[in-house]
Amino acid sequence: NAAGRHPPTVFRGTFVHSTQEEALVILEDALLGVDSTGKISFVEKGPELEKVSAKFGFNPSAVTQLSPQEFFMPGLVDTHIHAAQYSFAGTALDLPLLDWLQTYTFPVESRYSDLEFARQVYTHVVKRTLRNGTTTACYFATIHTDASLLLGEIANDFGQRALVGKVCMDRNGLHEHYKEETQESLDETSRFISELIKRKYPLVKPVVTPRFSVSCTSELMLKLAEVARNNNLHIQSHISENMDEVRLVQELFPESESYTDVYRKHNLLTSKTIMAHGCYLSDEELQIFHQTGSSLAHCPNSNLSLCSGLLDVRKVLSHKVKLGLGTDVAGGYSPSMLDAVRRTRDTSKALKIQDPVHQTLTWEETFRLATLGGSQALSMDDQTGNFVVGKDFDALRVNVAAPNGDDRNILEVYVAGRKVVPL
Ligand SMILES: Nc1nc2[nH]cnc2c(=O)[nH]1
Ligand SMILES: [Zn+2]
Repeated sequence: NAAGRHPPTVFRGTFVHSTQEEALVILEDALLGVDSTGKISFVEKGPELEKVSAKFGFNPSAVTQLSPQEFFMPGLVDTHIHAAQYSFAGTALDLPLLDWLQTYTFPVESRYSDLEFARQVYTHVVKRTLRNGTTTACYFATIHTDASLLLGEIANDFGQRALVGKVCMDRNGLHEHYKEETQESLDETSRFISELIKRKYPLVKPVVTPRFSVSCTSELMLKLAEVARNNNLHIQSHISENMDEVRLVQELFPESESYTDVYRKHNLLTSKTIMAHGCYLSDEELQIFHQTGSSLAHCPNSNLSLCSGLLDVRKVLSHKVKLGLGTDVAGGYSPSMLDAVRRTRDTSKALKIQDPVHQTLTWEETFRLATLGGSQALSMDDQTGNFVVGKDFDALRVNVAAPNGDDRNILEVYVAGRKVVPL
């Protein structure tokens, strides 16, 4: 009995997911078992129920049968979201990136020294994204260590898989009061990492988070890369989102050949690095992403809302660079990954309007980017992303008969086998 002492939880019905070979695989009348640790213990054929139940030691009458209008799909992976900016999501989208940061974002983020405010917003963003089907989220918090730890605690309490980053910035010409001293940023990052690891949350891990080259000195970036390497941690930041930002980085780092070269010279491009946006990366820069195994978070709502640019996902994929989708709340106004899926296709179609030979992304490919692609971009595809035996059961139970065509079609959400929606 491969499942151990406890019988597995078993679902029967339609399962839809992606593999490396096929963007969309539909398994009709399948049996999927989840063991007591939340891992998928088998994926078998429905008509073989008798044989499968004997092999895995469960009662055939205990199987949960989906209705014909229902299916399971893998949980959605939001590879880039600013939890702290949820408080103003849907507002303040009338300025380009650098002005937007200065006018709206930095003043709001400054408020997260207030743990009560942090608790309120972070509770709301975790509940909302789970409700919308985000089973894995890669979060930016703020520069405040204790509030960032609180975000980790809340994600753990509600059962979301998460990477949580305490933001690092030791220069800020746009808002003098919202920044740290270099040593302080390093010390607080170490405190954040050791404290979060000490809490042993099974699904919540720290990610080293230099905000972007504009707000970090060379010394800080070099030392954060060392911290990430010494602790084998993920790294996240922003790159090449907006043309003014690209020009500013070129001015700040005149010795570097490109924005990508800045991060490479500071050892921040690793196989566990995820960079948001990348709208203006050259072929040479994408080649560096491929060589280093670093990935991109495509945030189409944000790119459109802040008039930043249109990322050519087809070009990124042709360079064999890992890519996932992100909401980038609150540069993106929607916390829902279903919106990120739609904006990804809209952007691809806008590129086709500009250039009729452009090959638009199919909806099957976009579905894969939102699930398996995201898990690969976060180097978590050994744990999540599709329905493969041995991975955690991160899944959405969808009902197509619900009269909405949006998040309200999601009946249930599971993370590592635990039902987290409805609570
Ligand atoms: N969209 C976006 N881009 C950034 N670049 C640096 N910080 C940010 C941020 O908070 N949002
Ligand atoms: Zn961002």
